[in-house]
Formats: sequence, structure tokens, C-alpha cells
Amino acid sequence: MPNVIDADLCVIGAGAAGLSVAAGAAQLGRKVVLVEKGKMGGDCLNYGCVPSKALLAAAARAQAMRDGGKFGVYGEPTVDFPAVMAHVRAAVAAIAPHDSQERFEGLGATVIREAGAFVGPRALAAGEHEIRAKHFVVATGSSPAVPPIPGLEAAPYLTNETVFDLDALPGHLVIVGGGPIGCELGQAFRRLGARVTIIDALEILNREDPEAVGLLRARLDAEGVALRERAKIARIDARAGAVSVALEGGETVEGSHLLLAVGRRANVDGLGLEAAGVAYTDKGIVVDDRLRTSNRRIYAAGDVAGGPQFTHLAGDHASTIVRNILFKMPARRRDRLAPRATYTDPEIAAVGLSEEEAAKDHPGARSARWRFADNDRAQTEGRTEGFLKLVADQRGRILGASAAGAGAAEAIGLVCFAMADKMSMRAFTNVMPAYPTRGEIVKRAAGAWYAPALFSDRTRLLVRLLALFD
Ligand SMILES: Cc1cc2nc3c(=O)[nH]c(=O)nc-3n(C[C@H](O)[C@H](O)[C@H](O)COP(=O)(O)OP(=O)(O)OC[C@H]3O[C@@H](n4cnc5c(N)ncnc54)[C@H](O)[C@@H]3O)c2cc1C
Ligand SMILES: NC(=O)c1ccc[n+]([C@@H]2O[C@H](COP(=O)([O-])OP(=O)(O)OC[C@H]3O[C@@H](n4cnc5c(N)ncnc54)[C@H](O)[C@@H]3O)[C@@H](O)[C@H]2O)c1
Repeated sequence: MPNVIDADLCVIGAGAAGLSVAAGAAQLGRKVVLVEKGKMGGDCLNYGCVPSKALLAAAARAQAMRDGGKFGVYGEPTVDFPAVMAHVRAAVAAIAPHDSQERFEGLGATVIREAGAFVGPRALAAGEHEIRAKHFVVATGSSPAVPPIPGLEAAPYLTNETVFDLDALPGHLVIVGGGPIGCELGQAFRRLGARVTIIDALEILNREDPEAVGLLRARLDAEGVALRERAKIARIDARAGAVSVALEGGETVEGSHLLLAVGRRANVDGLGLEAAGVAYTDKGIVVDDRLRTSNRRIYAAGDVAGGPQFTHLAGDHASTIVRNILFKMPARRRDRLAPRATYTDPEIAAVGLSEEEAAKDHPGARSARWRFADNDRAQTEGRTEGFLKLVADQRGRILGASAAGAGAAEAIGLVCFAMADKMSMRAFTNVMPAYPTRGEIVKRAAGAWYAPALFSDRTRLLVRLLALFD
């Protein structure tokens, strides 16, 4: 007989989405059961954002030394790879207590460290327990996709779940997939001293602004990352310490390690979704705009909910669900407000609509841009590549933005703030940022948006008329 636990809310998965739902509900006094089969903190803490950004930080240090010459500061970095990985592990360990079982038990939740599977529309089995809850939230995340490439089934390969366990720097890392994972890790390993080749069937970061991607491509090239874009892989042969990737057309890329970064697969297998009456596709669980599944008592959040895959969006899903379940508010998901940021150097970031997308639904929408080359702080730092582009409708309401360059993600953060409150470009022209900061670029781009109206014949006439009162 299972140990039956009655609860108000049962959350499956203790990653960004599940932890945020559980923390909110437990602190609001509801009886919460949190079920996690792996590490507390999920992908972001253990195999994703945190270790990758810690690795990028170490890589940036090494690159800063190499780039010092133009400042009159000379020196080549000595990279102690085990010490780099110790930094990566220390960053994860520093954040881990926030996501820990102890913290959640302290908040009043029951934490069960088992795989969960539905056994009915309102019952979940987890080890020796059966949880019967008024509501469930499926927040089981995603896993690295494995493409059907001949030879891969017999090849040893790394994914984001194993690459941070490396204790020696790869000689030549061959990365399949030039999305955010491939580009971030490719640049990091190159800067730390490895040879790196990135192979993509399309183009790297193919969802991003082509002008921004062009800047990154040039930088990767200058740093010695070999790119093979629009390259179809015919076959992969690999054994420990040696990999050979045959491309259609005859070229073969030889390396020492293989890293797969070709996208994600939603974690829906083994969850008993059929028993719960929850519909899903190969993209993830089917949800409505309140994140309800086909079983109205079961919600889905984060990567498993089929939309864009980001930690901040998983957190936002959690707050949508908390408002729906606990406050009985018809809160809706806000995926369109989720920024995308790839933390390469230069950074590439965007939110909302591009100019082309805006033109479809917003007649008269237009964009304005400012270059970091015209930003004094960027000049003082000798890092002037990149731009910010703002898109607004006819009345100035902000619809989106894209940016490239050092600090691009922070600049987009300001745009996110304005979009969440439906502000217009006026909000940016009114603000008085400190000089000299990279953040000034937002005010300057907004100023450029108003420039055609401000310096029009009409405004000149008005100024001439007012001059009569001098
Ligand atoms: C290398 C990499 C870098 C990234 N960098 C960034 C970044 O810089 N910024 C950003 O916003 N996003 C980034 N992401 C994406 C981000 O990590 C994810 O969007 C986020 O972790 C999704 O959170 P989640 O809660 O949906 O899923 P997860 O964090 O994957 O959590 C799901 C949890 O559910 C558990 N689980 C699964 N099935 C079961 C089951 N049956 N029973 C019990 N438990 C189960 C899993 O063990 C896991 O702990 C990155 C991802 C990767 C891979
Ligand atoms: N900075 C961040 O926020 C960040 C960083 C890393 C990951 N992530 C999240 O993780 C998710 C997964 O990242 P990802 O980079 O694995 O996936 P992705 O889907 O973004 O990119 C995968 C790339 O692999 C290529 N590809 C697919 N199949 C291929 C094949 N058989 N051969 C060669 N190339 C192939 C695609 O053309 C694409 O460019 C992203 O969608 C993102 O949301 C976010």
C-alpha cells in the first residue's frame, strides 16, 4: 500500500519553474508537495545558466589579458583548467542553498526525492508515496535532443549535462549545433585554450538579428573558432579522445571531443500523462494561455510547456500559475515579454517584435538605432562594436528591441521594464542616465526615434513663431 499524502498543490520538478511555484504556494500557507528525481535546482543551477556563465566569466578573464595590448597592458593568460572548473563548481555551490531541500522544507513544503508519475487524474506516484492533490504543476523541464545522425548511437558525446564535469581541457572540441549553447560554450572553450569547431545545419543563432549575428561571427572568427554553417553531417565516428565528423560534400572535421547542442526535448516521457488525461505533443505539454493543460486541475510551466526556454520565463510562468490557482485570477502567460540574451562576446539580446514582425500588425511602426561607436563609455573601453535598435508603433509605444555588443542584455533589460508597463519611447527620452554609461544608448536610440518629428519643418516653424516672443 502506498503512503498516501493529501495536499493542496503537488509540483513535479524542482527547477526554475517548479521551485518558484512551490516557494510561492508554501509561503502563502498552502500544503505543498515538491517531487524531484534529480538535483534540486534543475538545469539552470546544475547544468545550464549558472555553470555556463561561470565558465564564460573565466574565459572573459583570459581574453581580456590577450586583448590588453591596445591598452598598453601586456601578458598572455596561463589557464589552469581544473582551477577554472573549481570556480564553476564554487558558483553553483554558492547558489545551491537557495534551491535546496532544506530551504523548501523550511518554507513548509514536503520534498520527495523520487521520480513522479501520474496514476490517475488527481494522483501521482513517487516512490512509496501517492500524492493526491487539488492541483498539480508539471515542471519537468527539458533534456538535450539527440539527432538521428548515422554513427552517433555508438559515439561517446558530451551534452550540457556532462560538459561541466570535464577535468581536462579538450584538445579540439567539435560542437554540433550553433544555438545559444553551442556559441556560448564554443567561445568559452576557445578562450580557455581549446581548438573549437562549431557545425550548424543552418546558421549560428539563426533566430537572432542577422546584423547582430554578423558581429558575433566576425568575433568568433577572429578568436579562432572554426565555423561550419549550412553544413549537413553525413556521419559521426567517435571513440574516447577522438571524433571524426564527415560533412556532406566531402569535408571531415577531426577533433578530440564531441559536444551535442542541437536543441531540447521536453521531459514528458514516463510521467503517466495519459493516466492524468494531459495532452502533449513532441514539443511539450499542450497548455492554454493560463498554462492549464487538458486536465483543468493540472498546469504546466517552464521548458516542458512548449514555448521559449529561459529561466526568467519559467519564473514568470510560476507567478502566472500561482495567481491562477491561489488567487483565482485569470492571469495569462506573458511569453511575448520574455527577453532572449546570448552571453557571448559580443552579447546578443532581443525582446518583443523585430521591425519586420511589427510591420505586419502595426501599420506605421518604425525603428531607430544607436551605435556603441557613438557611446562615449564604449569608446573609453575600446569596445565599440554593436548597436541597439528600438521598435515602436506610430504613437511611440515600444514593441521590441534588439541589441548586440558588450552590455546588450542589460540595455534590453531596460526595454523589458518599459514594455511590461506598456510605456512609450517618451519614457526613455525623459530618463537621465549617468554619463558615461553604456546604458545611455537606450535614451539615445529613443531620441533618434523622435528625431524626424522633432527636427521637422513643422517644429522649425513653431520655433520660429515662438521666437517672435523673444
Ligand atoms: C547550457 C545551458 C545554458 C542556459 N543558459 C541560460 C541562461 O543564461 N539564461 C536563461 O534564461 N536560460 C538559460 N538556459 C535555459 C534554462 O536552463 C531553462 O530554461 C530552465 O532551466 C528551465 O527550467 P524548468 O524549471 O522548466 O526545467 P528544469 O530546470 O530542467 O527543471 C526540471 C526538473 O524536473 C525534474 N524532473 C523531470 N522529470 C521528473 C519526474 N518525472 N519526477 C520528478 N522530477 C522530474 C528534473 O530532474 C529537473 O530537476 C540554459 C540552458 C542550458 C542547457
Ligand atoms: N543565454 C541563454 O539564455 C541560453 C543559453 C543556452 C541555452 N539556452 C536555452 O536552451 C535552449 C537550447 O539551446 P540549444 O543551443 O541547444 O538549441 P537551439 O535550438 O537554440 O539551437 C540548436 C542549433 O542546432 C542546429 N542543429 C539542429 N540539428 C542539427 C544537426 N543535426 N546538425 C547540425 N546542426 C543542427 C540548429 O540549426 C540550431 O542552430 C535554447 O532554446 C535556449 O532557450 C539559453
